[in-house]
Amino acid sequence: MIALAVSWPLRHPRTTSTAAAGWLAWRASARVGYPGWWGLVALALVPVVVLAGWALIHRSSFRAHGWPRALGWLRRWTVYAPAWPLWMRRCHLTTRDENGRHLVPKLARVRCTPALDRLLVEVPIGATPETFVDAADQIANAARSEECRVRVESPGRVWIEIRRRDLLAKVVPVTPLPPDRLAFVDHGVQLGLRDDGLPWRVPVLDVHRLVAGRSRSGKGSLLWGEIIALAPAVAAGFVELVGIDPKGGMELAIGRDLFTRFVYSDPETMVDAIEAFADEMDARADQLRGVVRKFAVSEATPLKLLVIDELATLTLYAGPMVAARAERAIGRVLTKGAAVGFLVRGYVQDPRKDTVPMRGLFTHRVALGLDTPSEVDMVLGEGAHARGARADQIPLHAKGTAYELEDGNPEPYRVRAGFPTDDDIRAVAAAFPARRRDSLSADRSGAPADAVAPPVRSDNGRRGSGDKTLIPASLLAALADATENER
Ligand SMILES: Nc1ncnc2c1ncn2[C@@H]1O[C@H](COP(=O)(O)OP(=O)(O)OP(=O)(O)O)[C@@H](O)[C@H]1O
Repeated sequence: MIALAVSWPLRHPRTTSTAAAGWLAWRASARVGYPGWWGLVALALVPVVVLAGWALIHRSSFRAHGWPRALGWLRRWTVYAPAWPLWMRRCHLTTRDENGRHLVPKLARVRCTPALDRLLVEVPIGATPETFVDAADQIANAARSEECRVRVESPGRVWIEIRRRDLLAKVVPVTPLPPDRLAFVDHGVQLGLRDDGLPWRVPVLDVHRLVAGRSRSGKGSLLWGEIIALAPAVAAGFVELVGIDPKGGMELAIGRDLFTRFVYSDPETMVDAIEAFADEMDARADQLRGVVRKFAVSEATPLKLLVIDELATLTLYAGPMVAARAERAIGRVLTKGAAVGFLVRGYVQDPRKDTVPMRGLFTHRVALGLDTPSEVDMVLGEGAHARGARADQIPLHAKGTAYELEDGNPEPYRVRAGFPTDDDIRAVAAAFPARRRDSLSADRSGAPADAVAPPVRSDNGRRGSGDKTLIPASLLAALADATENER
């Protein structure tokens, strides 16, 4: 008992000091003649005044740090603390000590983002983080929330994320063009929004990306989101795009000027282009071997992206000969390409093994709306659905909504891609055409791409410099900021 009386205040310094300050305020105000509770009211107003002052003086830091903590504190004591023991018992998350008493996991911290309540919980001895992962749906139900996910923070501690508001319910606007055309090298590109309100960024270098989603799930917004973000680098010759569009050019033709090579005719020609891409990769490997240890993007050695819309058309439906050649050539790039700057972006409706035999070689995978939990696991890896990637539950109308796994983080994020309109794509393609256009890139009539490319207006006469007058204002925000800074 004595040990508990000594150790409890030490283990709960904030509660102890708040109680001590309250007692002192009550005593002090009683001594000067006021009823004691005036002191308590004054004490309670201190944090309110401090927070209001902070919000007035520095709004951005208050929103980033003050508000999440203040709201977290309030919700902790009004919502979570009173219900916590009951929730833990009903969700079978308590353990028992040697005397058979229930040990309730400790709720260590509550933080609120605009959309989520994040609860840091200490996993009691005898339980495992997986017990909490498995109970995510039960916790969501207890909190009357649509979704709950559990992330392991460190051994013995988990974050329980309970969705309070769905920030992805509305269409997310397309991300403006990056102010620095080489920003993708270090920071990847922003494709949209994560459900915790943070920007959704994906890596560009070093990853081969597979995006799977049922028909009309919004694969196009992921495809174009990355290409639009890379467009200034494409025009400057730092990135080259090879587009393969087995759907007769329906998806990619609208931005064909951005592609160094664009093929959409028969399957053999498309596989020829993929094999040529793999051969070029081998040539670059020969060129760089012994010269550099790590590939760096430059005009002499641009990053090359092979963008294949509807991969299954080549690997499944084009006949065994074409499928075998496509599989071999794509497999070559997937195994060797990242080291020399040759990367693949594959888009599929059906993620089964016979559709995408080389699925496991893609290093970054995104699951848009899919039909079954097993399809989610096929895309994101075994157990992803159980850990919260409920891509099979994405409603048909929530186009562009997806789950992705970050590198090194086994828990998925729900994200929504920004939505570029056809006009956005046309404008970016006209303003940032590829610096190098392959004369082999032919349309159905056999005319070289250069012959059919529309004339490009340019602000300083140089092709590919980026004519801002052609680009919608929504896409220009970041560029305008950068220009201001440069002045
Ligand atoms: N991020 C988004 N936000 C809102 N609406 C979107 C988004 N992406 C696409 N859409 C809408 O969803 C529809 C289908 O999009 P899209 O063509 O990209 O799907 P898809 O998965 O490529 O389909 P398919 O496999 O049939 O080609 C489009 O009409 C578009 O207007």
